[in-house]
Amino acid sequence: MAARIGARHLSSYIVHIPKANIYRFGDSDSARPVLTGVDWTVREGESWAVVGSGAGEKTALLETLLGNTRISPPPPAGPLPSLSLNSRSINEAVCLVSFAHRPRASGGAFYDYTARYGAVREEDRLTLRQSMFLEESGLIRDSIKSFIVDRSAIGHEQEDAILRAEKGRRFEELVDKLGLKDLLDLPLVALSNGQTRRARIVKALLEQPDILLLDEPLTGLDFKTRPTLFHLLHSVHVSNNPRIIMGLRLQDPVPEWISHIALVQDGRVKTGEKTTILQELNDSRAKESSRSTSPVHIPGLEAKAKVLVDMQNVNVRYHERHVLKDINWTIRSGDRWHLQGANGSGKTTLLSVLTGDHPQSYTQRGPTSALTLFGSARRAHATAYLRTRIGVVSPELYNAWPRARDMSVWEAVATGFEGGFVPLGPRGLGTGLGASGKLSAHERAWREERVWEVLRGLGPHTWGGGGVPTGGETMEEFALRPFAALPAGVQSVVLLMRALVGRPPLVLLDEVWAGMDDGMVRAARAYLRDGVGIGEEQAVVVVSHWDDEVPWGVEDGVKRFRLEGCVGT
Ligand SMILES: Nc1ncnc2c1ncn2[C@@H]1O[C@H](COP(=O)(O)OP(=O)(O)OP(=O)(O)O)[C@@H](O)[C@H]1O
Repeated sequence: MAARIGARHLSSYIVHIPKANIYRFGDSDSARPVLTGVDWTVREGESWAVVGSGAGEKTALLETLLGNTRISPPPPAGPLPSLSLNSRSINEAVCLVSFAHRPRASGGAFYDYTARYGAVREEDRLTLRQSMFLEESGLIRDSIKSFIVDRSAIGHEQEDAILRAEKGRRFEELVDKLGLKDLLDLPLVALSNGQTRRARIVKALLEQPDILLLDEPLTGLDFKTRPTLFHLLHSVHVSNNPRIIMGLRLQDPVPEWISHIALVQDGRVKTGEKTTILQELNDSRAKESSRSTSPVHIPGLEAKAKVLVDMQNVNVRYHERHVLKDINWTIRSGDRWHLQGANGSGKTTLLSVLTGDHPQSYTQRGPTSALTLFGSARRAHATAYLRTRIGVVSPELYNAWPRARDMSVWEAVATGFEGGFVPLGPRGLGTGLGASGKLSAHERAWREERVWEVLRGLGPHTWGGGGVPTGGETMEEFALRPFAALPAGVQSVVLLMRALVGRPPLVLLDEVWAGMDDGMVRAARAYLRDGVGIGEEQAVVVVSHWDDEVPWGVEDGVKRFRLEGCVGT
């Protein structure tokens, strides 16, 4: 009798992991668990967010619900007792969509992410509608079938008509709510980061899992879209269509409708009602802020500063889509800029114009328009030269990075001197792009020392342990680690080192913190602010939808450049 009551009780739990440790598969109970002493129960009617400081730890808890980790001791009815799979696999019933970085299926080889700026190639012609919401998609049809309770009562034709209508209705509703309607017939490659992320959310909802795990859904979303997204997620959650469990970073706003939080910090999970957990979090933040950094002085070089970039009436158009209209912007050495604008307003496009990756960077000339880079018209520079003058971190670069090759951390960092994507020359320090095509001994020695400098400034010993298994390795050992095998956050730090290593006059930091855990973010912010990572003569442009992600605040003298977006005019 007691066992029957126990079983009935369990089946009303959505998640049930009573007092267990969570390990990576293959690790024994004597190994260090990823998460210790997890005691987490989600009951019917509750709305949960998993909030975490370390991207790896938070994601590990979400991955546990997918069966991708080992729980010890295993929960009697699995971590999701009420889940009835019927003929579905766990991956159909539970779907995890992660937004820390936008994945691309490139098989690990480098792909040319600048392709979206030019004429769209035949293989990239697939539109958003075709690629994600294909009319004939069996996946969608099957998932909608699961809605209809008594299918035997209606004939097949009638059933198909109802399914089509229902599918169409839901599709229309979702694309409309998330502002994708006007983009459906654009080639997929043309979509901005935020647009692509919204499309991934719609696709996941259309697949009708029982539980949808959304990890960091706010990453890359502009602030206007956040309430719309939260509202949409709430409405699908309360109708169990599907249930949502959200992964959030510590700094993300927690939606009002969330009732409970699982706080993942330093290998432990604290669960409870939202108000209690947030109160504890605020108390610990208050302690932290008393130790917060004091304002830094951004060099007031205005008068004597060199003009690095000068844009006069810059325009970018794709047929009738007018993405950048009459942009005027001057970037001087010593400047710290925060580039702002809604999803699709043209931030990435603007940066691609000033890196010279955009073909329309050549066409900015005429009676009133001009693009001057480092003192000369854009067309006077080879793009390869511009890569040595501009250090870049961006989601596009992160995703396109060649991971199939056996490239070490050292080699990945050193590619930054010449802005390439494969190691060249002895020790990967480059070949020199001068007429001789050779590096002088002096230059080689400087480059070698610079790689060590950025490793010293931003290496694992600076992250405060932050959940990354570095095993106390030396800097030399870290430098030899294969880049592709590093956790996502560590790869982000290494690509930041790459952008800084050559001390380029201009540094572009687009979504620079994506995937990094708290310790890494703190270390990188300090390094950028303290005058070591970025020199007085260097200019920096930071792209972010969050003011507090910019290492420099208004009190430091950061300037803002806001794009309003003018597509379709
Ligand atoms: N090849 C193309 N054809 C048509 N439109 C395009 C093309 N490439 C980009 N666009 C459009 O240009 C606009 C600007 O895109 P961009 O990636 O610069 O935006 P963004 O401000 O960086 O957005 P996000 O904040 O989402 O990253 C978008 O609306 C996008 O759909």
